[in-house]
Amino acid sequence: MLSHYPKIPIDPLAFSGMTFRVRYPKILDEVINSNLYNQEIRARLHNLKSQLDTLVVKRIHENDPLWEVFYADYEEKNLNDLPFFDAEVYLFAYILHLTDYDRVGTDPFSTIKSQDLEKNQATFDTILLESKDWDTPDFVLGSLHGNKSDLSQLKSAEELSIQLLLDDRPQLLHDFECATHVDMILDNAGMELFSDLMLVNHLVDRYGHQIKLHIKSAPIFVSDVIQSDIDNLLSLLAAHGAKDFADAITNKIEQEQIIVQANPFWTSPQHFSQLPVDLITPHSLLLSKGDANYRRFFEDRIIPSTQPSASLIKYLKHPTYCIRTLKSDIQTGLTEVQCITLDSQEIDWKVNGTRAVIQMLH
Ligand SMILES: O=P(O)(O)OC[C@@]1(O)O[C@H](CO)[C@@H](O)[C@@H]1O
Repeated sequence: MLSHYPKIPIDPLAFSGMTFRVRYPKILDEVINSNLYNQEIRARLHNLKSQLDTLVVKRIHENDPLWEVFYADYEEKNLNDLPFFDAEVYLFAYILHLTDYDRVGTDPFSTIKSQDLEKNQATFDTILLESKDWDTPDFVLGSLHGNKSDLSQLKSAEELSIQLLLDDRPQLLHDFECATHVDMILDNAGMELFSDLMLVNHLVDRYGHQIKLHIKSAPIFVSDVIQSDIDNLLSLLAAHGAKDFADAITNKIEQEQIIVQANPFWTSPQHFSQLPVDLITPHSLLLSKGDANYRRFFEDRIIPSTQPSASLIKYLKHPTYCIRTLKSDIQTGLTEVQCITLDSQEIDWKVNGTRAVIQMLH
């Protein structure tokens, strides 16, 4: 039972504490310096940055069922005293509130995202060329590698090499053969979105799958995909030597072989155990990208890495695979020997982005 495990807190000595002490002030600086906002909004963001460790939760969502339990539990509490995941989701919602996102519609992270797109332009072409010889396992691996590029992390993705701790691709390939529908919970824009679109383009061509891509309805975790990220990527690809690929995706979207769906669930503090019944296509194979989605399967709780996932995700209705680089303090399904070895190799193996899994949860 998931509820037997406590939720990961913001611990000053752990990754969570470092995130609020180091990563979020840096991210706020980037937003402030991105010239998107007038002086008044920049001053609000400065204020937020200087008060991150004393911020008190105020109600910024009215009559929103996705947030009711959150406010019932945490209204008027210090953000630092919330579980890590809840605090992060609120912080991003609060940034949107301060920048008046609902009225103005400016993505606070759009400058960071567009700089990243430009930087990757040449790499997109190279990967498309290389992928001419790829088969399904390569596209899955490509999608995993895309998750290394996370604009909210401090390290440069190119420097990282990756060690696969769990590789359930044989079962995944079997499930691809049987599936008619695939739902993919997307994670980051830029390189990761590109690699995910390559995968789903292949799935439609090779298996005739109908794909549903789940995106965020508003910006969160800096680089998570919103609709404009898909539009911007496809425009860039079409304008710079990858028109065929961009057209292939656009055609599949027009013919509803690929459906893009945004839902506010994904920017709420809710977890997969609270997934609305009609959100995922019935009988679909579920692919989940990235770290934050992985945390959501396990309600971001403190779980031993040797704990098998099966007993914890009994609520899942779909065969589910996580394609994920480890970037936070949670991993399930490893052997004891693996954990001992990893602990002896690097103290921060769970968060330093150098390990990954392609893990079947169901
Ligand atoms: O989901 P992603 O993009 O792979 O990673 C999101 C992330 O960068 O943000 C969270 C911590 O702030 C962690 O879940 C993870 O480190």
